[in-house]
Amino acid sequence: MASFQHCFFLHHNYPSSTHLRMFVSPKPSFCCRLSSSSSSSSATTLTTSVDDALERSASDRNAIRLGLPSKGRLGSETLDLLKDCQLSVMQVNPRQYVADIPQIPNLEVWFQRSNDIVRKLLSGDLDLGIVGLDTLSEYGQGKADLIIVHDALDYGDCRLSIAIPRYGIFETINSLNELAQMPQWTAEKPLRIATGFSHLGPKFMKENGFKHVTFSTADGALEAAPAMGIADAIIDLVSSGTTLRENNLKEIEGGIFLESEAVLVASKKSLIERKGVLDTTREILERLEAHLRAVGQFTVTANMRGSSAEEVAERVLSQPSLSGLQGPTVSPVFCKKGGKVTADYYAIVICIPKNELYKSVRQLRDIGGSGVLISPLTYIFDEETPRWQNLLVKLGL
Ligand SMILES: Nc1ncnc2c1ncn2[C@@H]1O[C@H](COP(=O)(O)OP(=O)(O)OP(=O)(O)O)[C@@H](O)[C@H]1O
Ligand SMILES: O=P(O)(O)OC[C@H]1O[C@H](OP(=O)(O)OP(=O)(O)O)[C@H](O)[C@@H]1O
Ligand SMILES: [Mg+2]
Repeated sequence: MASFQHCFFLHHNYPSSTHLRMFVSPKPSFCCRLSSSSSSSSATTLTTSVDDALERSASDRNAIRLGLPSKGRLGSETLDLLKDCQLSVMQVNPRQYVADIPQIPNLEVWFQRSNDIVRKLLSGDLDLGIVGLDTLSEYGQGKADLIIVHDALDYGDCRLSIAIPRYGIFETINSLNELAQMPQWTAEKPLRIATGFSHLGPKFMKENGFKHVTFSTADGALEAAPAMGIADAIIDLVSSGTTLRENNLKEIEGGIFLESEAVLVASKKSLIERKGVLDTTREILERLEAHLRAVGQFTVTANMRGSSAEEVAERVLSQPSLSGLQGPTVSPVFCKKGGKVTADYYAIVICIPKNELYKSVRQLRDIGGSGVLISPLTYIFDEETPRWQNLLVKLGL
């Protein structure tokens, strides 16, 4: 493998100052404002929680700490997901960085920038966190103490990719190989890449045999760097591809090196050593898994005339879209006729994927279904949660 030369950084923004702000106590006027608000009961809890945390920062803490992204697209989607899992985060004011999840009593939520969540998991100041896989890989750098508990939270989808201009010397370049082979890159005039991924970027280029390459970094709007003449290429996150297109840049074959979405991550040390962390992790994981399984599924209930439960079940199962997760539940609907209790009708309950809903309702009607009721599902709990078993294996338990 060719050696990796000319790798340096023009600027590094570590450490961030956000952690300094974290322990600033609320202004006295803040408490007055809270007590006059309509949500004074939860406000009291939260104010107490800041005080508790400040007290505890001097001594050893007992509470379990979950780090959540404090802003940006992951911030709001994380809160939405937790709410959908019946784990609403009670945050009185967006500038207050500590919050509670009342469903889980001994849990503190701390809002932090994503990169600081990873750093604080490593330093033992957080036990659990939700971040993008890209941030985890960049700042966690494969450290064994960071364990991914849930790897697919189904939001924050993007990819880490190299992009080059569509114009000039790059017009005919369409793959990483072609880029590496361009005669332009020499020790005196290396390929200049702008990236916020100061660890993953150089690693990827080295693994792909680029000899003459330098890196610079910026905190955002990297797509401007080639047109400004600051860089030849960029390594950045891409989702819809709009920002690249609008800046006259293109992705190339072999240039995607990480597919990312939001993940739940834990400190292995905390899971093993800190009391209650494993149980809390299990609860959060089970709720997340059960909720994400339920997303896009509906419960459908309908009445159907029939001679027996078996006969009704047979009719339902004859339709390809009506077999549900584990076949239909069929129960007799009793009524009194001439002083005798009989069951002419049966209630059927099935789970149907959202995208098959209309087709399924038509099939139900075709076999005599009536009074069709449809409700969204909150959770589908399986007997086994595979991710929990995986976690126990990773912990050697
Ligand atoms: N365009 C995108 N579409 C979907 N997810 C994205 C996109 N860009 C980033 N992400 C994901 O969201 C995470 C947070 O990105 P976001 O841009 O919201 O915050 P940030 O980069 O930490 O802050 P900022 O860009 O404001 O400095 C990223 O680590 C990544 O996992
Ligand atoms: O493929 P797209 O859907 O266009 O999204 C990609 C853009 O989104 C992110 O930037 P962000 O919006 O976070 O702005 P930033 O550059 O200031 O971080 C990322 O850094 C890209 O620039
Ligand atoms: Mg961003």
